[in-house]
Amino acid sequence: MLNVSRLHVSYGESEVLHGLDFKVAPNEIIAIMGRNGMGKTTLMKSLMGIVPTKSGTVSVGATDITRFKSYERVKNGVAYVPQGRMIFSTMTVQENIETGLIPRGESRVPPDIYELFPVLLEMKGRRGGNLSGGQQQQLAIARALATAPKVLLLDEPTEGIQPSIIREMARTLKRIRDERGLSIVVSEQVLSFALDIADRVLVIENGEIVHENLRAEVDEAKVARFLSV
Ligand SMILES: Nc1ncnc2c1ncn2[C@@H]1O[C@H](COP(=O)(O)OP(=O)(O)OP(=O)(O)O)[C@@H](O)[C@H]1O
Repeated sequence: MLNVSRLHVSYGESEVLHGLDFKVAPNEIIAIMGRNGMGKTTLMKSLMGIVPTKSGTVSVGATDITRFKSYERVKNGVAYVPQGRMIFSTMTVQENIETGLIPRGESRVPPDIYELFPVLLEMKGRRGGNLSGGQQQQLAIARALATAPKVLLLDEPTEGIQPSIIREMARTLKRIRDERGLSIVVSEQVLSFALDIADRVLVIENGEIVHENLRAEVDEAKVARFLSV
């Protein structure tokens, strides 16, 4: 579904991603792991068209989206849950989700979104800024799902979230994969969460993929070494 080939990304003269290659199948979750500053957020932003691609290609299904602007990527099935969630704090929960419906020309929040996140239905009239961190994370995922994506990108979704909510998020993401057949890319530093949800684990270091394994074959100690400072 998502196909990234020889992706190079730079900020001005300084190249940060040095030719990444990976594919994500429908119904697959991959975790991109790496320490701070290794390029995870840059990868997410470049897949979303927020940071320009220097060279290489990104495609979704048969469509090459490398030169697409962010809104065109959304229309072609890419959705993004940014680091820090970035929900609209003065808008209500429902209004936040509705922003995800705009690209499709829809106005009604599909009931299956509230079914995935019942707490958001209870709180649909509350301002986003008044939600807890875990609820805001659910809202950011709901808003992304409202665009009816084929590919869902999540940048460090566990950051600032308490352990019990992290386990619930893992269950929900696996349910989303299974029920909707999505390709999900999660950037992460928390190994236990990545091992819980991922079908495949990739490690990024200094803008290159230095390690890759199927979940069943992951050498936990080896991946942990990549993550330790
Ligand atoms: N706007 C920018 N301009 C210049 N350099 C940047 C910019 N944003 C990030 N970088 C650099 O790119 C490299 C990768 O940063 P990036 O934020 O992608 O890493 P990360 O793995 O997501 O880290 P974190 O976990 O802290 O978000 C770092 O060296 C960083 O300093």
